[in-house]
Amino acid sequence: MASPIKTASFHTFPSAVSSSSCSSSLPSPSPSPLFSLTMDPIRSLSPLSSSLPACGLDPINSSSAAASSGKHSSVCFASSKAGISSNGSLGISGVSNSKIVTGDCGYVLEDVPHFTDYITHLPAYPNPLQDNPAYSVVEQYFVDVEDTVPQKAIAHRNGPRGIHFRRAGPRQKVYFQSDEVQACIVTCGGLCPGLNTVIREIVCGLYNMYGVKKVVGIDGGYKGFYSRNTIPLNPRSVNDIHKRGGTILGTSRGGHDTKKIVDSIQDRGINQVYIIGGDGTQKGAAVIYEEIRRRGLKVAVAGIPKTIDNDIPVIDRSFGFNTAVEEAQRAINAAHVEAESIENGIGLVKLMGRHSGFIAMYATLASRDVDCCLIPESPFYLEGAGGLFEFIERRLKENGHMVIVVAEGTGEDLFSDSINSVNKDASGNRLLQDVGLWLSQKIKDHFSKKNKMAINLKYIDPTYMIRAIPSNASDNVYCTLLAQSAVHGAMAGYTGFTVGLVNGRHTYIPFYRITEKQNKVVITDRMWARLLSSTNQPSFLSPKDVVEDKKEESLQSSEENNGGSNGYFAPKEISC
Ligand SMILES: Nc1ncnc2c1ncn2[C@@H]1O[C@H](COP(=O)(O)OP(=O)(O)O)[C@@H](O)[C@H]1O
Ligand SMILES: O=P(O)(O)OC[C@H]1O[C@](O)(COP(=O)(O)O)[C@@H](O)[C@@H]1O
Ligand SMILES: [Mg+2]
Repeated sequence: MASPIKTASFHTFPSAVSSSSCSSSLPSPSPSPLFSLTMDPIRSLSPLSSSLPACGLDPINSSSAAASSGKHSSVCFASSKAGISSNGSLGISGVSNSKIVTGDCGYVLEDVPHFTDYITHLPAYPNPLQDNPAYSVVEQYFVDVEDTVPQKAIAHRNGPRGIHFRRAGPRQKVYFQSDEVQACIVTCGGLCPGLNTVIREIVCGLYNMYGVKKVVGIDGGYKGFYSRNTIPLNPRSVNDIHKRGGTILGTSRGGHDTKKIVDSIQDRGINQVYIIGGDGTQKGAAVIYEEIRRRGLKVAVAGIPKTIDNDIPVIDRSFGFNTAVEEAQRAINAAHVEAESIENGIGLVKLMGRHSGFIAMYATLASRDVDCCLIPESPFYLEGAGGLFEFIERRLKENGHMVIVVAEGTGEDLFSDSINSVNKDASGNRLLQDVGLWLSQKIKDHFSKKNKMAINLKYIDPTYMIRAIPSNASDNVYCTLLAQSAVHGAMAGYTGFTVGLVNGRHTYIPFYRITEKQNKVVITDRMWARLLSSTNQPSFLSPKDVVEDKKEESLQSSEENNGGSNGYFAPKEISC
């Protein structure tokens, strides 16, 4: 058994981090009649529900955390899966819940699950970091359990405090002893710069911060759990992998068989699962967590969101995105050089972005050489007044050349044959036609058929070259912090969470929050307006398109204010 817990000094961070109460002075802890625990009907029917802790901000000290605030606060468990199963020896309830904690002034915490939600009498240990020389000089060793991060950085004077997420970082208590941990790491979905850095830092974080020696990689994505041998990982074997693109573990699409995966986790004695992947992978991680919880296992499931498309919501940006935008500059530069060297030269560059045009938008803004950026979120048309052909003709007459950037999922409504296409990849993602080739041909046909002007079009498709490179310096740092956050969270007994940067702070986000929708460019937002004013391209929008986009945007923002589609709390009257 480890040594007694040292006392850590806590500081409050007034910036982007808040605690659950409006008041910063904490009255002396006493059972507060103002604190209430709300349970959903399914859960309250459970014969085991009485064994569940009243879950406030601190899963370890739940009731005292809420009581000590001295303010009205309530916790709502909202069941996301009906049905109860139990394992008598551990005293487990197998129902997964979203944990919504409400506080004063419209404060909402969308909390992440913790082992203590479904396993009773679980021992906790002092965090070994307290004896780590690297941390001994840190004034605040551990994250205050009441620290949470607001989803929205902008606040109105009388508005609700809104949705918050739990702040990531090391906790005073951990729920694993170092020699008990058997961790595994898996990478799934498409490649993305930074995958190897995340793998490296999970391994090194576990070894160096927590003294964990048993870490393995799963070979080739989800299916590797049940069809391949594991790959042993240690700081020496991962030492320089961050300098390479791709993933040393391999990846795949499809092959997610929840039962087989969890059987394999159980058979191998794995108790920490680190899952690196995009929206599909995180959905897979959510069901793995559900099954683990249903079986009552003390196995932490932590997601690290990966997407070069930046299509995961809530988080500020995904790792690898920054690198992708930077690398895209090389292709745009080449397109520009080619285009300006020849009469009526057009450089057309296709960038990734299945449903979200973030890479195209940011690469365009960064470059300043782009005359027109086309993304899936912004409908456009080719022919007639205000159309793309008219704009190309005008720009060529003005400048003698132009550069067009198109995101891969753009203009799908214009491809007549792909609308009926049902071709899908192994994960069920619809396979897209090559918009770059299609658009090149359309432009060439238009200018040759009508004998308008001779154009010289060069099409560049750098998509796989962009995502196969190692991450840049900024993404490397970001990957390191994401990996360390995941390790701290799992060691602290949190599970069913994804790590992510929210308003510049590292947080733990419940799976449902990042899988419920995709992050998309909002074309009625200022960022898209900035792009339009930078390129001086037409918006290609009809008034009807603008109305529809605004409707969607206001629906999104009202969902967010009400706790998302899984939210159970709509703060209407704000009184502090
Ligand atoms: N809804 C889902 N439920 C369970 N697993 C899923 C789901 N969607 C995708 N997956 C699994 O996640 C993995 C990666 O998904 P994919 O969509 O290819 O990439 P990404 O995670 O990058 O979006 C695949 O192994 C796939 O089977
Ligand atoms: O050819 P692949 O490997 O299926 O990947 C293509 C897809 O991968 C992406 O880069 C990223 O997609 P995921 O995040 O789903 O992995 C998409 O932009 C692109 O459509
Ligand atoms: Mg995806």
